[in-house]
Amino acid sequence: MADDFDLVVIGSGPAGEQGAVHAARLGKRVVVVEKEPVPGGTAANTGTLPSKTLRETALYLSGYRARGLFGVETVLKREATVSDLLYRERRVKETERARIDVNLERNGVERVQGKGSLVDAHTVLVQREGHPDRRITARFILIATGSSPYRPPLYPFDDPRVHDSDELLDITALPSALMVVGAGVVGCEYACMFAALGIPVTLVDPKPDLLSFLDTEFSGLLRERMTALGVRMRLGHSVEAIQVPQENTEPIRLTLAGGEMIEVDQVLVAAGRSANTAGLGLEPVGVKLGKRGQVEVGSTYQTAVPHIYAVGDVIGFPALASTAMEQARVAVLHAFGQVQTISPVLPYGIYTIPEVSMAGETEQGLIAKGIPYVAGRAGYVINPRGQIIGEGRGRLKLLFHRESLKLLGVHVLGEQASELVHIGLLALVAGAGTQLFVETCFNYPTLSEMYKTATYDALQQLQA
Ligand SMILES: Cc1cc2nc3c(=O)[nH]c(=O)nc-3n(C[C@H](O)[C@H](O)[C@H](O)COP(=O)(O)OP(=O)(O)OC[C@H]3O[C@@H](n4cnc5c(N)ncnc54)[C@H](O)[C@@H]3O)c2cc1C
Ligand SMILES: NC(=O)c1ccc[n+]([C@@H]2O[C@H](COP(=O)([O-])OP(=O)(O)OC[C@H]3O[C@@H](n4cnc5c(N)ncnc54)[C@H](O)[C@@H]3O)[C@@H](O)[C@H]2O)c1
Repeated sequence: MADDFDLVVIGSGPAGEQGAVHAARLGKRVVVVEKEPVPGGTAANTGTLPSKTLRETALYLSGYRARGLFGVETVLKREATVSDLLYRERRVKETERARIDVNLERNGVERVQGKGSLVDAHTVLVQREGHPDRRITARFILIATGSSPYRPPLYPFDDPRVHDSDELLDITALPSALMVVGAGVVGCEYACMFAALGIPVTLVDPKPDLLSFLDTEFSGLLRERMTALGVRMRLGHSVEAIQVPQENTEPIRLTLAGGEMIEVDQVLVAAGRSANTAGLGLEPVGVKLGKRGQVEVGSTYQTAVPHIYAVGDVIGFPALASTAMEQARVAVLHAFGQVQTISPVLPYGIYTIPEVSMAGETEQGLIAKGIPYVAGRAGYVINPRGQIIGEGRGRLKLLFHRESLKLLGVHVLGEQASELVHIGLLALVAGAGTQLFVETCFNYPTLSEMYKTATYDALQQLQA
């Protein structure tokens, strides 16, 4: 005998939670199947929130924000320990799990613990050790099973000193020297955190450019700032060999192509992620999978089987918690008859030290498309709030269409970049331009005022 629902959601990360709650708010009968005993997925438990909390802890323990500000030198308050580093991470994680529990319960979403898989196009089998199997049927199925760290075969992950980004949260001692393999977003964020704590960090990636999706000017600025923080960049280099001695007092030796040998005592491998689709039974029911097991979907997140939707990391790019939640909203509303599309402009917030954030076009993108533009810049150094907080090297850049003066792109590097970008994001979504920034009265002194400064800079260049 099977239970019958309007929607069964597999996975309780940001995509699953939002999908379930949006359907429940439409009065639908919804169940979430989650294999772990706690909800929240990568965002709450191993990725987004833990890493952002560790960043905040690293900034606090290292006195980073106060360095040089008050005429006294603030360095690491004391030798930071792993428990110092992880204390708040644990608190934030617990609070977030409790918030998700309440959200699902308040909206009447049923929850079942166990590993879900499809036995036919309308039936999910839930299996949990020591419990009888359960079959759940539903009109619609939402696949929100997320992703897991990709583990390149070169690295011996069974050694306790070689970590992926999940295992990093269980370290028992801080590294005295760390090698970060992979200079994607995860690698860059963790490299900055450990460097801020005064730990020597080497960052290696076969790609020569740092975060090449960023505006080239901002990618360059970030590279400079990370280098100044103490991250040794080995971009355009691959690791050819790794030697991990049995005795953990002996250093781990990594040999780069070209012969350079680097000794460290811990290694973090952040080489991308693979979709969690193995064993889900998707292909037998007609759902199509692409590279690294990602589910193929259309613009409304329907798979090749129209009543089965997939959202979040399981469908691949851009693989962010922010976009996962939006995709889930669009998919569920579409399933229950409401036409919705995802915003055409999606922001990026990268929590390196300093933060970098962007929305819309990059300069190199506009040049490639042949779109005429003018760039306006504002430095934190000439902004009163920037001076007060001591962020001397941050920058905001606005890209406007040269004729219509509409905003085309916004780029920020510095304190609060991932918050500041939203002013530009809203302007982009609204189709606004220079006039909006000129005619808006901003609080004073604020970093947001840089929008006015950058706009005047762009207008002055046009006059010139
Ligand atoms: C270190 C790190 C930092 C990050 N920082 C950011 C950031 O700052 N901002 C941002 O927007 N994004 C960030 N991300 C990305 C973000 O965490 C993911 O994009 C987001 O968690 C994806 O949500 P999801 O719901 O698709 O998947 P997940 O959060 O991975 O959740 C999937 C859930 O499905 C469950 N599941 C899997 N298979 C089954 C099954 N067969 N049956 C039942 N349950 C199953 C899993 O247990 C899990 O709970 C970060 C990621 C990492 C790794
Ligand atoms: N602030 C944020 O929005 C945020 C933060 C962290 C993670 N995330 C998301 O999490 C996902 C995973 O991040 P990620 O950084 O692991 O993946 P990624 O795909 O962004 O970067 C992986 C990097 O590893 C390199 N690489 C691959 N194989 C390698 C190897 N064998 N040796 C050395 N380098 C290798 C690649 O060249 C690439 O630069 C991304 O989709 C990202 O968007 C987002």
